[in-house]
Amino acid sequence: MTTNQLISEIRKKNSFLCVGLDVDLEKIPAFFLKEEDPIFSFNKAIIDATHQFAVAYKPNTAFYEAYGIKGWKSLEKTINYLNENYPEIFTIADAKRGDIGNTSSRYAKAFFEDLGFDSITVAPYMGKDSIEPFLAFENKHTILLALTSNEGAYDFQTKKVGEQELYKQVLETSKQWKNSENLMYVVGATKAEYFTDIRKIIPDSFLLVPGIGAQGGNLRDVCKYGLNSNIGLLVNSSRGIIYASKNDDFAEAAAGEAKKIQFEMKAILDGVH
Ligand SMILES: O=c1ccn([C@@H]2O[C@H](COP(=O)(O)O)[C@@H](O)[C@H]2O)c(=O)[nH]1
Repeated sequence: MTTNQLISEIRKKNSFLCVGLDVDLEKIPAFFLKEEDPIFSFNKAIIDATHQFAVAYKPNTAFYEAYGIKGWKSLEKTINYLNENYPEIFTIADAKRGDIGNTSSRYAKAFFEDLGFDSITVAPYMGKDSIEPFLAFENKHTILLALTSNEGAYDFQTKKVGEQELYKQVLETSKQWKNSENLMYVVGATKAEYFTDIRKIIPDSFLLVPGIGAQGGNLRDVCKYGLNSNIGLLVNSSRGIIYASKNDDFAEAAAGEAKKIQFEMKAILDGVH
């Protein structure tokens, strides 16, 4: 998917919501456990119930890898279901990969070609040659961890290396890489006070923003400092949506939660445009 297609979908739906598909068999309604592929069946129900309020879905691969080959199959079925039934949806493999170039090229092939995701999250620590194999894919997007939502972000990312904080160096340096128009960045919703500085360095880039809902980040604060003229944000909620109810009404509850966030997004967009 191109960035322009993503922007036009956001405008059409008045939504920049990303639903996180972080499926834990201990948290889904018990009746799914009798199904052949409980994870996929749960995802299918969540996607069907929420797709009109969302523009992106983000399975975090840890939740699939935890179940071995079966989990990987569930991931494959989920991405195929999205691509076949909702091709307008932007898909994110939250896999946080990155290795020497030769190995990164295999990760890129696995997620972009074999599984057919539109994007993947990647750690910047190993530098340019670890990221370029992802950037080489046309109309695919590499989402670099810049300033993460967790407490540990303060251990390294906000520390100064020389004159400048490490996360700022990640932004400044990576935006000069070849095909950097295919780069997006992860910035946590719990770090809203940093968005102004981030936008000074990368005014036009899309930001994937996890951390509203279960982690307590605030959508309005993120939008106040993070929105740009192309909206430029994908705001993720995982547990807050998919586990809105553990009962038979789980899909309606997830839809209700997604709708609530989309409604707030629309109000924010109406206010700024
Ligand atoms: O900085 C980061 C990077 C990634 N994540 C991931 O996003 C979701 C958030 O889930 P919630 O249930 O909405 O808290 C999850 O997959 C994280 O691994 C993040 O939270 N922060």
